Amino acid sequence: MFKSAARSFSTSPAAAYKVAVLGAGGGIGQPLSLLMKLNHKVTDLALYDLRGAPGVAADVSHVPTNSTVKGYEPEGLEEALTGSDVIVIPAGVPRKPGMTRDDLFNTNASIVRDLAKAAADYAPNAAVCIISNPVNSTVPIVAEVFKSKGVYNPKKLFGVTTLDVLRASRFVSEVAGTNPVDEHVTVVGGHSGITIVPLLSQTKHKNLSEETRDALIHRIQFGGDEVVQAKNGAGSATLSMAQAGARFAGAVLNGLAGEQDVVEPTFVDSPLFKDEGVDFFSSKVTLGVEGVKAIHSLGELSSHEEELVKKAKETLITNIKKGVDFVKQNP
Ligand SMILES: NC(=O)C1=CN([C@@H]2O[C@H](COP(=O)(O)OP(=O)(O)OC[C@H]3O[C@@H](n4cnc5c(N)ncnc54)[C@H](O)[C@@H]3O)[C@@H](O)[C@H]2O)C=CC1
Ligand SMILES: O=C([O-])CC(=O)C(=O)O
Repeated sequence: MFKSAARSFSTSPAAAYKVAVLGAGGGIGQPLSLLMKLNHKVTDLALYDLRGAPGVAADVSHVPTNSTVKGYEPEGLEEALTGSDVIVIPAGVPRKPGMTRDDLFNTNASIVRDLAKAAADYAPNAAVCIISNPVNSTVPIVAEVFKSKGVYNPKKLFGVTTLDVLRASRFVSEVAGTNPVDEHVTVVGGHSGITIVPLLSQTKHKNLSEETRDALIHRIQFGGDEVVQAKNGAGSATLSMAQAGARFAGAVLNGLAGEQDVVEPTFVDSPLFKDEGVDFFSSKVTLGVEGVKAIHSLGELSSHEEELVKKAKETLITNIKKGVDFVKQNP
């Protein structure tokens, strides 16, 4: 009620937002739902999962911020999505030790495809933030589904790569003995292994020894494996990912609300390397009232980073094609 009233009297961006979390009962979904409850821009929080979301919603709803919270099981997906401004999707299986993110494709591709179909039907204008792995392939899956339903808006589809950005500031600070809060590292490419390219030459740490630099880049690229190994079969990063997801969804909301200079790296339908066959790429993006407002170029790279980006592009082409082909073959 409040939301529609607020919108009908104003042409400026809405002050009230509905956010839906799909996969809200999971390891990421639960803390992410809590963090979205703490975001004051969110007035309506819809928590959906195959199981468990009503319990999470009841729990989170006691946090005293000014939003309604409702949990939904499968029969409630339409209601959960309808009217959503932002949809965050952490639904799907996580890795176990010895697996790559690509090993999750067979299970997660159909989960993401089906949720994308529902989003295209019930909330075609929402900004969709994909956490489910492999992000390099699941984002193209969502794009293909939206295209097939005639509602694709490349400005409103995002692969969440923010955890790589969080890790980069943390790991750099550990090497440099600085406060991670002061470390801002742009991470470009994609979200798996060598497709993750931190641009250390654009930080104040451009003079690291080659050995230190390479070890740091490797740790940022394979930081997810550290957590998978430590959890020893019980999943992958959930708490740091929830923080990353909440930061990214919060940035999308800030953009929708018309705030200026909201910039986050994210994996989007990007013009940067389309002429080389790379249709999606992560780089800094300015977020605005329409979603993507501007996609930044990579800026000046060291010759080593040029090489890393070249390798990332080769893998990305394969990962993206896999997602596109999946939807074509399994519509
Ligand atoms: N983008 C990134 O940086 C990161 C991505 N991830 C990915 O996020 C995904 C989720 O990870 P976790 O939360 O740890 O897994 P989890 O297994 O703890 O939770 C996943 C949840 O998704 C739900 N789910 C499965 N199919 C569903 C469907 N069709 N509709 C709605 N809900 C559904 C499950 O019931 C479960 O509650 C994994 O694919 C993981 O690889 C994890 C960490 C970082
Ligand atoms: O490593 C994984 O499988 C989960 C993930 O994407 C990450 O932690 O970056």
